[in-house]
Amino acid sequence: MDKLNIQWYPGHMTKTRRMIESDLKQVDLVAEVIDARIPMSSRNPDIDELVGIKPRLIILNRADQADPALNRAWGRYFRERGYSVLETDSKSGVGVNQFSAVIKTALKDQIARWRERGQVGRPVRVMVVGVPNVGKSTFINKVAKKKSAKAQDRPGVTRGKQWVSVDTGLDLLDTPGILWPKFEDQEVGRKLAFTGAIKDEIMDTEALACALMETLAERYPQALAERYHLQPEPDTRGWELLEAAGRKRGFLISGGEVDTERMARVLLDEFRGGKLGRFTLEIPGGTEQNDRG
Ligand SMILES: Nc1nc2c(ncn2[C@@H]2O[C@H](COP(=O)(O)OP(=O)(O)OP(=O)(O)O)[C@@H](O)[C@H]2O)c(=O)[nH]1
Repeated sequence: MDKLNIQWYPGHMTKTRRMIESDLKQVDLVAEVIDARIPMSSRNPDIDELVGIKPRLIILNRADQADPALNRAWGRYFRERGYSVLETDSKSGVGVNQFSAVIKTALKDQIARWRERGQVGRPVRVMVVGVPNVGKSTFINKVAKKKSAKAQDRPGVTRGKQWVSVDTGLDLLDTPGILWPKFEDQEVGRKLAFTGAIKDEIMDTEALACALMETLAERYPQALAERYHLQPEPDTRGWELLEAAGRKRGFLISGGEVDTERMARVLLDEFRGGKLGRFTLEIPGGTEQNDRG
């Protein structure tokens, strides 16, 4: 796949970085929304350095689309590294109502210290960050809608920013920090593309679908068997699988050739739409080059 020309110019990154750095001074905790299907590839490579020592919450969003056993494994992985963790399905709202409680537990020592200093009732301030397409807006909307009351007129640093009281004692900075994923790594780019985080128009859909076929054949062969009646061997190429699936679906063009482009679009749609099942493409502590840490 050689068409991953995603545009996050250095200038754009610098601006975002500066904005987040300045907002950080105003918050007590940073909540980082990630895609549970690709927990490493959907993280910003510079986030740890950016956030520094601020307490962190990892929101494993799209948990409904990911492998349940691996959701638990990733939860353990992040907890062991000092993060608080919340599993959510922001679309339906499952897990979202735990947000406030999890944050208050994470900051309980801090809150106790505020109380000792007489700062009773000081709200906890939270900034939500994430790379595009992890479901950040859906998450924030779900959280904010629950007990949506615009906080008192206390503007953020930049025009347009607002503090939103989402719960008693919890304020959210409602302009989320939009981070950049690690585009220069082809493997990361491919996973972001599988999940739909990178627009298909800028990619070779068939090449992407072939790569997805190979990934599924390796990790989740039963899904290919159930959905497309394929029995991949260890060395079956993605292209052969795509062609075989297209033939089984009856996607033929003149001369009996398989319309692989159509099958490629169907595979990507069905994968993203959850028709093939729930998948997690990265394993915590795995040997994959992208499982940093
Ligand atoms: N199944 C499922 N779908 C979700 C979840 N969260 C978000 N979505 C869907 O994913 C799509 C993208 O969600 P957004 O909230 O726009 O993602 P975002 O991270 O804000 O993306 P940008 O606006 O590009 O930054 C929407 O169609 C949501 O309904 C989830 O937890 N589960």
